[in-house]
Amino acid sequence: MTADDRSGAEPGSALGSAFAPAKVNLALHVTGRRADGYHRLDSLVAFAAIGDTIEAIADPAATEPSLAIQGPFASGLAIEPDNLVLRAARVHAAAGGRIDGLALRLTKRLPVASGIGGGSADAAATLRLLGAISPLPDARASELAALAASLGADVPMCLLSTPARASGIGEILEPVPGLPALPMLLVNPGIAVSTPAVFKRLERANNPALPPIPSAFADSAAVAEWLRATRNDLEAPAIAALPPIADVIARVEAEPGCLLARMSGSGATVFGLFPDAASVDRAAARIRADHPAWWVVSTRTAAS
Ligand SMILES: C[C@](O)(CO)[C@H](O)COP(=O)(O)OP(=O)(O)OC[C@H]1O[C@@H](n2ccc(N)nc2=O)[C@H](O)[C@@H]1O
Ligand SMILES: Nc1ncnc2c1ncn2[C@@H]1O[C@H](COP(=O)(O)OP(=O)(O)OP(=O)(O)O)[C@@H](O)[C@H]1O
Repeated sequence: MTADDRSGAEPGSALGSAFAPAKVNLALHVTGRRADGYHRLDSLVAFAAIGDTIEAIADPAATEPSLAIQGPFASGLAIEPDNLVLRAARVHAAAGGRIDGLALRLTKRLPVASGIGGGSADAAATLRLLGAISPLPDARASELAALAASLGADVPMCLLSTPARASGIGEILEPVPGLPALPMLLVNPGIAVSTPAVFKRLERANNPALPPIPSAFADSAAVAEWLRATRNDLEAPAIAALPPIADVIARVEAEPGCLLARMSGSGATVFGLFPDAASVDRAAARIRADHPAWWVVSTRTAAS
């Protein structure tokens, strides 16, 4: 359906939907600090098969979109104008797109403020969805990446949602062609972490860049081997703020078959790489049994 025939849509009918996959920082080096306080990063990111969903529903009388939130983590978010879904809709409108005649529905499956970019993924998915329903004028479409960056440092990478090396403050993106699908365990102990608070605790901002990324990897073991020469520089400051993160990393690392366990983003979600889906499933079942309050997901990241 295009913008022009939307006014004839049956109220409540589906106009489209977009998936907002979780972002995983496989490696995250902090390489400097800009004068404005933002940090320079060098990060390898991949995107998981688990994520939020944004749906657009016809609401012919609406002059601007309303937002409804459902799903397992809906209670973690208030419906307020600064929700990243609504902020993204306003950005779409500011770039010349239409946002009247529809309501938005977010299914929140990713824990809030958890280092896997849930809010950024939602913003990027909203921009993709609205761009499909009501395309931006050609002259403005090229501004989309800059507009996305205005919503958050992680939004441009989430707009791409394919394996990438991110530099600058996260907005300079280079596709990484050789990354295989990675069987992955995601574990969050149910503690939200504030990204600025973690950056504030960082002791050293000028760390070395990532080593060169190979053009191909045989399998997840090869990826894990390369990752061992890299770090997440935000892990130590996040653990200083929230010591239980270290226990989660140790718990995932102790699972049979775990190739590498590390925190993503500014935490507190920890990912574990495994050789195959069966070993991720077994690890997930054991950790769930021991820690029923933790969020434990068996998933995989998409290949390049
Ligand atoms: C840590 C990462 O998740 C890695 O992918 C991102 O850099 C954070 O991305 P994000 O959550 O979209 O971040 P923003 O909402 O833009 O910024 C939140 C806060 O984090 C800090 N921040 C963020 C990104 C960056 N490159 N340097 C920073 O110092 C700043 O204090 C900023 O005010
Ligand atoms: N749709 C949304 N989903 C999640 N958080 C949102 C949303 N809209 C606004 N926010 C706010 O954004 C903040 C950060 O949320 P987000 O889930 O993107 O963080 P994160 O997972 O730590 O991301 P990152 O990996 O970028 O550090 C939260 O404190 C939340 O209140």
